[in-house]
Amino acid sequence: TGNLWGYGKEDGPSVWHKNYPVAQGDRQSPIDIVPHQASHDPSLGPVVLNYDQCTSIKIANNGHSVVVEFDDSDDRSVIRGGPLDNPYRLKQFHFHWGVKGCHGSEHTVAGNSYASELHLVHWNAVKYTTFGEAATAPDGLAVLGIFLQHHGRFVKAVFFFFFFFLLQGSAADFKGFNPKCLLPSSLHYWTYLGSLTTPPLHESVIWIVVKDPITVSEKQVTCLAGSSEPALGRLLPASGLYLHTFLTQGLYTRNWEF
Ligand SMILES: COc1ccc(C[C@@]2(O)NC(=S)NC2=O)c(OC)c1
Ligand SMILES: [Zn+2]
Repeated sequence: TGNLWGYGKEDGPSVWHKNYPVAQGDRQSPIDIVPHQASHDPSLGPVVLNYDQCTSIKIANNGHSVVVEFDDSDDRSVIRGGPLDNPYRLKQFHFHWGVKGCHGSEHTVAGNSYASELHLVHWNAVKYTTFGEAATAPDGLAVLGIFLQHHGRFVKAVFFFFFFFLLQGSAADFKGFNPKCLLPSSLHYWTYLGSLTTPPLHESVIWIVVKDPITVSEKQVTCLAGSSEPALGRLLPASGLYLHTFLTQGLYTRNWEF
């Protein structure tokens, strides 16, 4: 397929509309969220996540991001409430990060960006029979966006190390990872009707962007990096495991400080 699109000068967001005209649509994401211009909707209840029977399967690098895939053959892992009329099934999560500096998030808040942004992708299995069908329907997908705070240089290096050495198109086992540990304690959110943030840019996403970012402490990373040091040579096949450990240890202990 060649490089239909990318983030360079010749194939980046400013020219995506040439191959994907919907890029000039009226519900395109990401957006800049301006908190004091957001209107409060009292009819919106809390967002509820049931990830306990989490069903992660594998981690893969699809050339644009690192994706953790889930088994979405039933309603074991769903999101409900908030702006959603019924439960949406967890399909995958992936991260967005910038290649330079700590401004990799896609959404911005009052013009400010975060180091990276996690997208937990869910689909409306009540109304649609496949993810692909839901991905083209106006109420087909619900994506929970979580901001990740500025990483230190070291943290970022480890993130890159874990994420990027997964050679493109490769995949590693990544079972039993519960993404609930990737969430801040409060799920106060903004919500709006938007789109996929990369081609095909379908306008099929009910966005739920969580206000509070999560942070990663250098301490957590140091301990992990130290533990994986001797295993560096073996890291390739065990990548999923180490990333799993990294994400789980740091997150479960909740010693998020920065
Ligand atoms: C055909 O279905 C697709 C295609 C691409 C993505 C990925 C992405 O474009 N969408 C968001 S959200 N972030 C992204 O990078 C997708 O994710 C739900 C679904
Ligand atoms: Zn995304």
